[in-house]
Amino acid sequence: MQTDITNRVIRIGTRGSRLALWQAEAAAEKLQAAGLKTELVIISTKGDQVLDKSLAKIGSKGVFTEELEVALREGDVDIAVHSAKDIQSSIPDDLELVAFMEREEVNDVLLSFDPNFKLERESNAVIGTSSTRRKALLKRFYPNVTTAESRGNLQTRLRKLEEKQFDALLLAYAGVYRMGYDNLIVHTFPADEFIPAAGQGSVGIECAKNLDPDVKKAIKQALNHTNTHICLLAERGFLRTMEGGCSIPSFALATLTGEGISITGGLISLNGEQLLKETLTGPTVAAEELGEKLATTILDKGGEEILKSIKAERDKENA
Ligand SMILES: NCc1[nH]cc(CCC(=O)O)c1CC(=O)O
Repeated sequence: MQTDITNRVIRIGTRGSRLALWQAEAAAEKLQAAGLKTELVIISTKGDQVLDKSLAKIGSKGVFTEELEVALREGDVDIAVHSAKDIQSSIPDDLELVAFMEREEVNDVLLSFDPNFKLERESNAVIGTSSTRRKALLKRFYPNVTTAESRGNLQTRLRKLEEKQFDALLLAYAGVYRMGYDNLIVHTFPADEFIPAAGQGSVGIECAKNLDPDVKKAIKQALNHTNTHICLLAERGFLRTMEGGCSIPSFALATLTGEGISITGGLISLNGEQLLKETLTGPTVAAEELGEKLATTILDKGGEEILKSIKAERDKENA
C-alpha cells in the first residue's frame, strides 16, 4: 500500500545562518508546491560554532554537515539541506544525496563598499577570504594582492568589510545574490580562470537511505534538477578521487555541452606557483567516472606532488 504522503510533514534540517535558511526555505517552497507539508528544524554545526579558525585548520571533514547527519540518522529530520559545496566528498553509508537543486551562477565575485574599487592584475588591495583555493588563485593571477582571514557567515564577513578589515570581500556569487547583496559586487571573476569549488552554487539534499521510499521519491521529484545533478555527479567524482575536502585548493566545474558533459578542473599549489588544469568530455551517463578520470589525470600529472607539499606545510603549521 502507498503511504499518503500529503499528510506527512517533511522535517527539513538546516543550519541557522541566513543563507542556510534561504536555501531551506527554497526547498520548503518547492515541496509545498508539490503538495507536501514542511517544517524547518534549525541545527548548529561545528562550522557555525568555531569561528576563530580557518576551515583548513578545523580540519575534520563535514564541519558544516556532521550535526545535520546525526539528526538524519536519529530520525529527528527527514532531509538535510546543504550548500552542495559544503558536503564532504564521501557521505556515510547509511545516508544518501537524494537531490541537487538548480544551480545558480557559479562565479566568485568581489564585494566592496567602494563602488570605484577595481581589481587589476597589478592591484595591491587587501582581500578578505579564508579559502585555500581563493588565496592560491589570487596569488597566481593577482600577485600583489594580500589576503585577510574572513571566516563566519555572510553577515559577519560583511561587517568585517564594513570595518575595513579588508578592501574587498571574495565570495561565491550564489550566496551574495541569494542574500540580496549583489549591489555591492565590484568584480566578477571569470569561471574559466578562477574556477569555482566543486558544487559551488548548488544546494544538495541529504536523507537517510531508509527513509520511506515514497517520501524519498516525492522529495526527489520536487527538488532535483537533472542537469545540475549530472554536473554535480562529475564534480563530486572529481572531489572524491582527489581527496582532501574543502581544505585542499582544488577546483572543478562541469557543464553540459549538448551532446554530453565537459568538466574542467585541477589543483593549485598554496603559493599559486603550480597550477594543474585539464578538461575532459564524455557522455552524461558516465559523468561520475569522467570526474574521477579528471582527478586521476591531475594526480598523475603532478597533483600527487602538490598534495604532498600541502600536507607537509600543514603538518609544519600544526606542529
Ligand atoms: N563554505 C561556505 C559557503 N558555502 C556555500 C557558499 C556560497 C553559496 C554556494 O556556493 O552555493 C559559501 C560562502 C562562499 O563561498 O561565498
